[in-house]
Amino acid sequence: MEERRAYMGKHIQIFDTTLRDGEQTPGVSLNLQEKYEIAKQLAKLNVDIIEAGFPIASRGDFEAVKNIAKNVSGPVIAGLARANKQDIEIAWEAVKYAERPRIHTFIATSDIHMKYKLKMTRDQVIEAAVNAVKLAKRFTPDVEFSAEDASRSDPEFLYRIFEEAIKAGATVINVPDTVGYAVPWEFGRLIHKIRENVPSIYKAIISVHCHDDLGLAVANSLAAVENGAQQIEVAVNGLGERAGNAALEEIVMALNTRSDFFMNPTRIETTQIYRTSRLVSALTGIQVPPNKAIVGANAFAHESGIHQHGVLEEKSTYEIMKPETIGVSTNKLVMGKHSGRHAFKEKLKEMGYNLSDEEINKVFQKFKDLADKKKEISEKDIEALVEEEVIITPETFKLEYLQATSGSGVVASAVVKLNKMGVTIEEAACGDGPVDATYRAIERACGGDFKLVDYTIKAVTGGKDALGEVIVRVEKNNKIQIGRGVSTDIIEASAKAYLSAINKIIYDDNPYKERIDAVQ
Ligand SMILES: CC(=O)SCCNC(=O)CCNC(=O)[C@H](O)C(C)(C)COP(=O)(O)OP(=O)(O)OC[C@H]1O[C@@H](n2cnc3c(N)ncnc32)[C@H](O)[C@@H]1OP(=O)(O)O
Ligand SMILES: CC(C)C(=O)C(=O)O
Ligand SMILES: [Mg+2]
Repeated sequence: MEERRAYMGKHIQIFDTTLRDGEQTPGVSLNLQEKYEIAKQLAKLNVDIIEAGFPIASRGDFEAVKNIAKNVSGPVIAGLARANKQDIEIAWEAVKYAERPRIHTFIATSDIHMKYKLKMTRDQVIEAAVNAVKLAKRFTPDVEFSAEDASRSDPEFLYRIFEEAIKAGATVINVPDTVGYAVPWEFGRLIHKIRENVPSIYKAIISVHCHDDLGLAVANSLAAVENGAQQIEVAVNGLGERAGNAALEEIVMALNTRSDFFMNPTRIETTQIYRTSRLVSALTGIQVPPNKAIVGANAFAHESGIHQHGVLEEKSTYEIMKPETIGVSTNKLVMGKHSGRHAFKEKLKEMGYNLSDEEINKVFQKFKDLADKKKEISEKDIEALVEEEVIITPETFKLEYLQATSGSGVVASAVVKLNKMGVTIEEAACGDGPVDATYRAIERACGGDFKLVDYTIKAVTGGKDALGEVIVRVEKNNKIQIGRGVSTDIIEASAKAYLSAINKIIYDDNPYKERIDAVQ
């Protein structure tokens, strides 16, 4: 208790790694524009640090980090680097434009990693870490050092390398449970021991980075907070390598809901949590399971009679958090065909969107089109429309016309007309069902060798006239892009999703892309 009191009042820093470790989720690949959209939303969420990427990993990663550093203000912008000169110099070239740049350098400290992967002795690893921190420090005062696989490292060696890293200038010491092996009591004790055994630790912030291989990432992070960790590394929706990282929304809401127990608050704007989760899910194509804590569709649903009765009498019988706290509105004001621009604008504002007039006009037009097909428009529908509008994909091919025919005992067929820079291309095809026929016709019209890797469809709301949301993964030359489409017609939603993935592939292959970005 005494110890906990010592940390009272200091806020817990939320280090978001959705754009770096989160992007290491198998099957996820975000382009420059998508990373920028997520980074802007993370700034609205008020995270303390955005780890924008690993600049040495690819030209695309470098450009994305640089773009975020230049254009996103508020949070510290960090770039990851191995403990070597080239990684650190390139990370700096990318993050140096930020108001507050951070270089995050790492090297593994467990015997397994040092022997088999790095093929380095303990002394060599210490030397590399110290040189890396010193070099990074020449560029920026804000340097984070991570001991990869810390939870499986010899604690005595960890104390030694952390002490040396701090003496070399590290301001944040990160303790990763890289393979999600730790259990909470053990991990908490490790943080406690680091505080006791690293003499210079008072000069640095202790951070933790937990993976979810045993489903313990959040529990381990909270155990670390209990023992003095002041920064938690997280990813939205728990994305990340293998089973993922500690989920941002779970950590934040645990600290927020149990503020009677955890005495340190975060600075997160919790009403932006739900929107951030939706955006990340739409752009990564990784759906949030309905039973996911905080942001899952069922997180605030009460199914059984006894629970419903309790909630009707008094919400706190079964609700420990209010949906409004994470930005899920319970306001039932529905919009429809006769709603005007003012009411729509007001609704968007109330839902927490901050759109330009041009964006509002575009979404309003889509809203009116939808209102012609659907009687009542819910907030979920509006969210889907906003996401479709705000997530811009450069459109080489635009869908002009689609007709698909199917039925029992008939061969499905489709006709599509695509507009490519003012020229209409028309193609038809037969297929195994209307979606297959449509996709074959689109492939013919686009003239590419595209492979559909994954297709999912879900209804945005209930009812027969619900918006259908289709998410696809499309591959060409070993590169995968995600596409998303929404429409009350699921064949049209499927076509839009396929085309958006194809457009991204074409954009990605375009050697003049940087010029196009500059013009846009
Ligand atoms: C725990 C984590 O999440 S770490 C981050 C993981 N993220 C990524 O790997 C991002 C994607 N990776 C990549 O694009 C590539 O792996 C790159 C560009 C980073 C490196 O590519 P390559 O130079 O071809 O090396 P490759 O990936 O095959 O091997 C890694 C090399 O880095 C070394 N290395 C690994 N970690 C470190 C470190 N922290 N510090 C210094 N060297 C390291 C390895 O020993 C190996 O060295 P070697 O080439 O001399 O044998
Ligand atoms: C780079 C480090 C912090 C990492 O992602 C890990 O160890 O899991
Ligand atoms: Mg990690």
